[in-house]
Amino acid sequence: MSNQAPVVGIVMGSDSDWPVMREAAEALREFDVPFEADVVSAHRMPHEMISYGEEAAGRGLKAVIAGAGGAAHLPGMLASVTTLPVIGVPVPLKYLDGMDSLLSIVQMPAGVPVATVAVGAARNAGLLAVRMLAAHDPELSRRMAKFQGELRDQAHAKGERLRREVAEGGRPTGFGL
Ligand SMILES: Nc1c(C(=O)O)ncn1[C@@H]1O[C@H](COP(=O)(O)O)[C@@H](O)[C@H]1O
Repeated sequence: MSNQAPVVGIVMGSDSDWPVMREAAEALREFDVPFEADVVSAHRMPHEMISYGEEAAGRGLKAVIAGAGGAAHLPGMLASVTTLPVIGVPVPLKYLDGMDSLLSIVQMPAGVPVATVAVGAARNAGLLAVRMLAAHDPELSRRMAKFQGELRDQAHAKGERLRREVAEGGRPTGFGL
């Protein structure tokens, strides 16, 4: 990644979320999008969390990716103090498989949206942030289109393999069948 100023903020309630949240960082790296990553907790450091949200746009960030587990209030609270789009990542913990976090993040009151991705889907959060930036960046948009083309090619290749294995009378492998 370059030394450019970050345009996406990745924050999480605890460093224990990083094994999940690093996937968002990886996606941003793939598209050379400068980002920052930090621990910001609504529950444990509420004043710092408010400052982070209030200052984010002024510091040049264009989107915030916020991940948290359990009673995941961080994404919603950030969304309430910034005009930036906030993408919430429900982080699964030992109990409840992330359902607690998912519902805490997705069930926002009217007027305060958080774009919630699937449980543990930090990579999609990163890709969504890239799309937001690409809306105003033709070069990034071109690279996103190329990435989507690769996904399509991979899906075609999977279909070809499945059809071939079925035609040969074998039991298709690698498809969870
Ligand atoms: N959900 C929140 C918030 C918050 O929403 O402000 N702050 C921390 N946490 C979550 O607590 C979990 C356990 O944290 P520890 O591993 O530090 O005990 C983490 O998944 C974190 O995101």
